[in-house]
Amino acid sequence: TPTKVANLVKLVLASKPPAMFVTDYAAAHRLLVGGGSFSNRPPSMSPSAVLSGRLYHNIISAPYGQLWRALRHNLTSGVLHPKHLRGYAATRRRTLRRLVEDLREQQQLAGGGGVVLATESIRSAVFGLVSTMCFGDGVDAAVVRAMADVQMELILSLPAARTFVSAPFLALWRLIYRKRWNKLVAIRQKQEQLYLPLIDGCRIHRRSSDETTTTYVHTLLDLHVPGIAGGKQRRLEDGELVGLCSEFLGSGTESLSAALQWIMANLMKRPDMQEAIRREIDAVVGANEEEVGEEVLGKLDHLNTVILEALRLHPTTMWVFRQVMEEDQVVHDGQHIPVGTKMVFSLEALGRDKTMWTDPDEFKPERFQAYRGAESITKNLLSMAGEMKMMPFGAGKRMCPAISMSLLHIGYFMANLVREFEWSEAEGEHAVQLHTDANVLLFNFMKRPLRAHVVPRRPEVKSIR
Ligand code: HEM
Repeated sequence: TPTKVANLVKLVLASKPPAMFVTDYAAAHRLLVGGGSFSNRPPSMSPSAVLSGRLYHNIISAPYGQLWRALRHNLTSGVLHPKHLRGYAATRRRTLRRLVEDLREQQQLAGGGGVVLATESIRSAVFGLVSTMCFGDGVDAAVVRAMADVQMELILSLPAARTFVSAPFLALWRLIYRKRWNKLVAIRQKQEQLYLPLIDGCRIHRRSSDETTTTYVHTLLDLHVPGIAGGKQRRLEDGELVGLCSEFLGSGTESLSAALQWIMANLMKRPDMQEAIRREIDAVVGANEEEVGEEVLGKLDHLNTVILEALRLHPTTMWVFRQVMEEDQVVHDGQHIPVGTKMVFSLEALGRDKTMWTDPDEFKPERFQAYRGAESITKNLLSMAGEMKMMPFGAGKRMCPAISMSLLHIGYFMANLVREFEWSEAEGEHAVQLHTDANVLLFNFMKRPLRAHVVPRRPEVKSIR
């Protein structure tokens, strides 16, 4: 009966390992950076892992060990390597041009003074860029749109996936919550239908070694990973490839597009800061140059301090998770934390820790003035030596592997969007609200989609190579 089922559920939930929430920066830093081998996450709600009964892992869900090492190394030495990142400059330029054209078109359709829906434009531009890095050029625009839609469905279905994460009797849980299960299965099937033909395309069109860029799928097809239960090295299966592509498209798109939206939202509230960024851009980029090139981003101090302040106040990934394993020795306040304890670090709370910052809830990019240039900022975020007093990319062995790429993309798009348009707040129900959408797990989406008045500042440029 429903009551018996509910009681059973309560019993099982009560027997779960304890959880510990960390909201104090100094403790988080000690635990994550000084914590030695404290490197596992609790079982992931990544649908790929959930649906395959933990057979298929992506990097985020893989337990600390050889498979995780191989997958992570493949990502950092492949598409995220500076050589390949540089090779994607032309794709970034095309993406920027399309984004600018899209915003101009919306602005003209709205009669010049109307309001544009920036959320949609930014997310679909970033998704297009990341999908090119994943599958290569020439994917049909309708397929890219369909992949972006299914990725959003997947993010919204994460609460449903969570139902099955710690289910002790999966078969029973699937029966009780069959609607949720079937929804997850349907999303996964759509992903397979969309990704597998593109993956096959990459199998046929192998890249030659003298090409300057590679795609994520090509690196995965070449990769050998440790065999199951210590067996001999093997290639990734199709199910694993789909999960890894989904992770790349999801992490690559949502964090970046959310960061850009929070930045533009804050800049609309601070027109003086927009002006300061324009002035420093004008000092290093000629009026006739088509774009703010990547090579000057490191010189734009105001731009870089705004990025940091937005990431501190609105970290685009909300949480860092860890779980204490048998082999870990995690000590907090002189006490050993019991094996099995789940630890949840709230990145927003850490960034607003009032023992670390004055006026922690206020947007004050000036506080980062001591950090000059993109290079020193990346170095400080990467070293996690404690100077930065925030960890929007996590910390320790499982910290985000894509910091350099993320800062490059955010800086490039932000600089050009500020140079191309004057951004100001819309009125009434379209006004900017700096509130998080509490219904979305994991990523920090704005509760109210970002809308803006945008006024072009420069003559239209139709095409760019
Ligand atoms: C603004 C941009 C981004 C932010 C703020 C961000 C933030 C994070 C955070 C907080 C974590 C968890 C770290 C931990 O547990 O200590 C993480 C992990 C991860 N991120 Fe990012 N991320 C961003 C962009 C990206 C991009 C562009 C990619 C890939 C293309 C990516 C791929 C990953 C992966 C694979 C992991 C798991 C690492 C592991 O378990 O070893 N992220 N990210």
